[in-house]
Amino acid sequence: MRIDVISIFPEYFAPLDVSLIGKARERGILDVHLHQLRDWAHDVHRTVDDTPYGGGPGMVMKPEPWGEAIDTVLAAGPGAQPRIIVPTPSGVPFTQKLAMEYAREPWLLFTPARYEGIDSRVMAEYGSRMRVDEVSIGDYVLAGGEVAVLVMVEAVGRLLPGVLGNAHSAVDDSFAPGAMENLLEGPVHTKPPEWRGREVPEILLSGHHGKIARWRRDEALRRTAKNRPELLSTLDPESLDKHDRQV
Ligand SMILES: Nc1ncccc1[N+](=O)[O-]
Repeated sequence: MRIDVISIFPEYFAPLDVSLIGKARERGILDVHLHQLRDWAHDVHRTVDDTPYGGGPGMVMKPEPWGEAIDTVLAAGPGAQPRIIVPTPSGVPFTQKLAMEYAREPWLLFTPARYEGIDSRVMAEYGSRMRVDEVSIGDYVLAGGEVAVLVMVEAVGRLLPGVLGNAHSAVDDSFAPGAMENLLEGPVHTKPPEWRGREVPEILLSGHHGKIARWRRDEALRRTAKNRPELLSTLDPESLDKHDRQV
């Protein structure tokens, strides 16, 4: 997968050199290209923003630098069209389902904005010839979209084949489709079996996989009921056996 990011703070993406994503890049699973938007702002101050038409607070990012930057990336890209992803609090919610959809794409172009956002004509222009998604990582306001890009690249990158050491850990994720869909993961334990007087639940040491799976699902249901009760209502009643209903 190729990922391009255009930003006035490309240094924000240093974390993409480390850990899981860094290794995926070294192994050629992920090909990340960073671009400094100001390289396409030709005035002496390399201006990328201006006051909003119609008045109002803050500044809006100018269309010209974005248009030239995106055109350059499109021309240098692997051909075909990228999926453009615009991080914004006004976007659709970023979910595990959307991460999985993006993980199947050959090329993603992220356009994180600062200030009040990008002149809306830019995405209207590209939206007429390729997929442009406005996506939000949460109902709060960040100073810019760069952090949201880091979140999305990590959520998508870890799903790419070969990135996660143990392929199963993505399948068992909270929100992963299947048995865990819309359920939060329950508690986890490792050695030692007793720590400060607290013992690991006996069932986990029993080696009885059926009972362990049952216990884990019960704990997932309990945690979901406690932290995200609204998700329980999304569970398909058919998927809840009579034991579940007692939890
Ligand atoms: N929440 C956000 N705030 C600012 C920019 C982008 C954002 N987001 O969720 O993608």
